[in-house]
Amino acid sequence: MAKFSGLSKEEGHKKRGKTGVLLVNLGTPDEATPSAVRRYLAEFLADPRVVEIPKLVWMLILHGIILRVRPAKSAALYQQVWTKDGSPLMDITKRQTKKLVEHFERSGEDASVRFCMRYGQPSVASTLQDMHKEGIDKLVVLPLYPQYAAPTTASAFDAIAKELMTWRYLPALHFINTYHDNPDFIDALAASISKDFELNGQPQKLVLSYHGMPERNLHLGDPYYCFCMITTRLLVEKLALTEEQYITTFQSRFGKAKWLMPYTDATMESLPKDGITDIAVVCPAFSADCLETLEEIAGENRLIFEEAGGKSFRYIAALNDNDDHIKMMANIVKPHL
Ligand SMILES: C=CC1=C(C)c2cc3[nH]c(cc4nc(cc5[nH]c(cc1n2)c(C)c5CCC(=O)O)C(CCC(=O)O)=C4C)c(C)c3C=C
Ligand SMILES: [Fe+2]
Ligand SMILES: [Fe+2]
Repeated sequence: MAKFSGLSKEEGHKKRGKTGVLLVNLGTPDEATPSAVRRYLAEFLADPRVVEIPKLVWMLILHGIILRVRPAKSAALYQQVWTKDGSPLMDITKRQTKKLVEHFERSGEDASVRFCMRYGQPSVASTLQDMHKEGIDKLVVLPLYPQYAAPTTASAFDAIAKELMTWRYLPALHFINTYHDNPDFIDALAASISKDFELNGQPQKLVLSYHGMPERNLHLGDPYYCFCMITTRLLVEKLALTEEQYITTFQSRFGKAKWLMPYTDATMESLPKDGITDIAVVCPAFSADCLETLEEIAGENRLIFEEAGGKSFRYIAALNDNDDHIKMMANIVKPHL
């Protein structure tokens, strides 16, 4: 058997000349059950990009404690957001892909667009193998994480590199590593926030809640925190908000270490005490609504805020399959086709 995979001489020569566009998101359990969540978390949390502590120690904690306790708790949370179409993250990513395909068909762009998930299905490896069979010789990868972070963006790259290491004929590769300051991204987010303000009135404060990360990663050189701050600055400039009218926070803390601050949940408790009882929350690190936005923000954090005396809490949806989000994706990818 050959060491590296490739098309036959006839097939390969005939089919080449195609460009592939690959959207990558995080992944989600196949079902909202403890066993499916366990499978998902076992793959996700074993990734050294996600948890950076010595492997042996971490494997003992992960398999000895976390994977025994967390799957049942997380599955109960997933059940709260699960729809007839399954996990919101999966459903929305499928819709985004379909719309991007249609967008390229309309604009006459000849590209084969697919999506894959870093953890779970459809896997990075199987999706790339399908593209390989199609004969792509150019590959544009768009990880759907607006702000570069090693646990997300670099991890997607690792999985792509691992698969490509088995190919004989490598495609030209363009990997989009961040779009936190892309004008189309900022415009799309600002439009969605403005629409909420026009419909429901301007809240006392806009909370921009980003997914968190251990603070240590920032000190080790991960630019994620700075990129989140840049997204916030560009957005609030566009919305003409004063410093009192917004706050940046970090959610989804995992484990005991110090994560990026201020924490979203602690902020929800303190805002009403400071007289802020009317807020809107937006999550600019999420390209699609998922457990972390629908349950943690629109569910859990809403409750924390209301129990602390908050009167009005609005969650502003992620950009999901909004037309201007799809146009943004197309514009990011187009120069590389
Ligand atoms: C353990 C450390 C984690 C780091 C670091 C981390 C970074 C990070 N994550 C996202 C986006 C998503 N995370 C999601 C879920 C999720 N994240 C972690 C842990 C870390 N994330 C866990 C354990 C989970 C699973 C849910 C749970 O059991 O609590 C999701 C949603 C997935 C879904 O199915 O809906 C997204 C999206 C970013 C952008 C990020 C960047 C620093
Ligand atoms: Fe996460
Ligand atoms: Fe969470």
